Amino acid sequence: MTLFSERLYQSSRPIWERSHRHPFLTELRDGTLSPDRFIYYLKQDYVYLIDYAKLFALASVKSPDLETMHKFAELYHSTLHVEMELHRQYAERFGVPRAELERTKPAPTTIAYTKYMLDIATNGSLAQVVAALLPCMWSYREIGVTLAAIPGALEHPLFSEWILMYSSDEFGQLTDWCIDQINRLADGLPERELARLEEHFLTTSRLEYLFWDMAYRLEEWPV
Ligand SMILES: Cc1ncc(CO)c(N)n1
Repeated sequence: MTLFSERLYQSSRPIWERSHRHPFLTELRDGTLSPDRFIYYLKQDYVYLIDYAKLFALASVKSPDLETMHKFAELYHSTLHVEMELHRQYAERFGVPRAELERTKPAPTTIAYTKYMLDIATNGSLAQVVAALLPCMWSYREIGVTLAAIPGALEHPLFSEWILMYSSDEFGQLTDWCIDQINRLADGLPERELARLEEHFLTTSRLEYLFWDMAYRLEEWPV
């Protein structure tokens, strides 16, 4: 029997491939991404992560046992203290005050992405929450590991810390744990429910793509 995560991985491939080829990431890889676009991304990602962290808190509450509760609490903590610390340090380097980071007004795509996931986390099962939050971690690990393997990428004066974070063993292990969770939670579910999980995974994979695109376009409300 193939693992459910393998099914998710295969069905989202065309979307993830488009993200890998997006100019935001190819220019980040080549070191030519304009600082404007990176700062825009950092600010939107900061407010994105505030909501994303809440998914782990809600997943912790929905956990069936103490060990799972602990692990989601660890993910909650590391999002707030490790991942968001990276953003705070980058902001400092770019002269963006911490208060300004936190006050960032979410752009339309940020709202669509975070509120979609929070709706699932409020109303759905633990399996649904994990299916929705997984493309975020899993695609970033894939991007981080791919970029870290490119000669010179880790010497880049601006982007090396970003690549290091998402290619790190620590981030990779947390990602693997979440992949393992979706396989456990999907085990024995009827096809109707599996299809629903897959739909959430595909939707947030598309929202990941849109997030890169939003930052590249410096998205603003049109009116
Ligand atoms: C939009 C987005 N997706 C994934 C991650 C990785 O946690 C992130 N920081 N931001």
